[in-house]
Amino acid sequence: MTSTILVADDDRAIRLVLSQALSQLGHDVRAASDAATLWNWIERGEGDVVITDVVMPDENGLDLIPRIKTQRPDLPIIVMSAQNTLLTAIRATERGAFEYLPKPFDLRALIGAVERALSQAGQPAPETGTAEGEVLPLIGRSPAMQEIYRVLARLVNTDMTTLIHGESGTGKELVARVLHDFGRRKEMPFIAINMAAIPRDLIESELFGHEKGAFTGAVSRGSGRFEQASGGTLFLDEIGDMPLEAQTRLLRVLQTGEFTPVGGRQTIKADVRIIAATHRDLRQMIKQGSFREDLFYRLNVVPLKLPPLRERLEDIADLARHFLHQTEQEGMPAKHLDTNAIAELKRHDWPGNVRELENLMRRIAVLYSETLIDARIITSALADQDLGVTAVSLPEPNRPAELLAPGEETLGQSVERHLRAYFLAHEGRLPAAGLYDRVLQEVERPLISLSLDATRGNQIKAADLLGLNRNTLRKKLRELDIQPSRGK
Ligand SMILES: Nc1ncnc2c1ncn2[C@@H]1O[C@H](COP(=O)(O)OP(=O)(O)OP(=O)(O)O)[C@@H](O)[C@H]1O
Repeated sequence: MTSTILVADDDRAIRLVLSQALSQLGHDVRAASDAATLWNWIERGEGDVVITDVVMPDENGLDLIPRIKTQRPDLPIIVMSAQNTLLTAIRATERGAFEYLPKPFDLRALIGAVERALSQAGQPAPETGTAEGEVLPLIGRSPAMQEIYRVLARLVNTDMTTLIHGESGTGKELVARVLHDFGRRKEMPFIAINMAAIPRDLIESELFGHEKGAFTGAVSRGSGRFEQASGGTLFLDEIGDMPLEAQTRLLRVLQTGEFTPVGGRQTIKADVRIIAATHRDLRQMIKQGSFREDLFYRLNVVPLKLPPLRERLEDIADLARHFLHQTEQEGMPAKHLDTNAIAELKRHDWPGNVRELENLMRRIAVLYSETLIDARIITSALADQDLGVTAVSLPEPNRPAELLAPGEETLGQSVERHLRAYFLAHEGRLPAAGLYDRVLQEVERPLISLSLDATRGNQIKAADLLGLNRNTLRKKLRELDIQPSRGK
């Protein structure tokens, strides 16, 4: 059966390409260069599918959607746009577009969308309605991010369990927040819990709560994150670090929709949307027996893979400007990046991903007085960062650390776990300035004091062990107020 496809785009080339491709498939194509013509056809009851651009000379295509929906609720609308932001994707979807395609689009993707639209025509789109903020929560227009926006726009108004995968600092938590803030649970709490930051034996009570007397120290009943997130979203960060017993319990909640507090008998209904995230290869962990396969499939209903920053270099300039602008809004003087600075940023490998870039821009805003940032400043700020990278930009947790502490964790991992919890406790705000020195002191104190213990208080031997000059060690002892006691 021949279907009629209505196309509206002020770009002649696009009208031509679409007309040719769709006519070849046997469709009848009518193409207009403005919204008014398209509207005329729709009012007259013509067309089986609409493909419309957003920015047209007479009207914004997004504003047309609600009118079309009122007049012809069953007519599927495919929106194409060069304004490739998350908000365009979300707005198109929330107003009832059948599909959103960022420009430039792959013709096959468009044809696929038309075919799906035709096969589903006549079925009303689900009711939607989300926030209309002007803020752009996610920055980046790379094809990889476009794909994320498309999936997010489809996901926001569902309760589907989502698993976000990506290296540290790629924006997993931010994406989880977007899903919450733009979804129908937005008025209810968003609760995040980081499995790597909580002692393993406390995870179950943190998640599900506990009854009084459930374990030593449980002096009263305590609510867990599932209860606190009720009606809202529960973000399970670093799900790969969840112990197997807790995984079994979580799986049961996902299967039954109910949970039982530790030491309790009564079940409680779990009304939460679950979003999980990990930087680990869960499939590999399944093979090794450290992650439950059945839980993986329950969580991985909709997978989202956030690309590392080095694979979307085209986003770096926008992100860097965005972070500089943020510091400006916090009262720092305005700064701009010149083209060489951007080129220099693109040369870096970004092991800490967007977080590393954010920290770099913040450091530049604070430490450099120049208004125009050039390549030299970038190089120097990146070099500073290499000296203190663990304090500000956290390394990938599974990167081999030099110092192996006995037990499961390397020293670097346990410090990182601690720092993560510390940052997490600030709930999106920044801790007080001077963090670098504070963190180093925290590490320095036990290092020096334990080295002195190991050498039975002998400062000469301790200095040798540490590889410090003896005077430097004495100075440190004074600064850190450590009392060396001989012959311990
Ligand atoms: N696309 C983006 N646009 C703007 N800011 C971003 C973007 N992606 C990440 N960020 C910022 O980068 C920082 C790190 O992001 P986030 O904490 O979400 O990463 P993550 O993947 O959860 O990291 P981790 O695995 O280490 O917990 C945050 O300050 C976040 O706001």
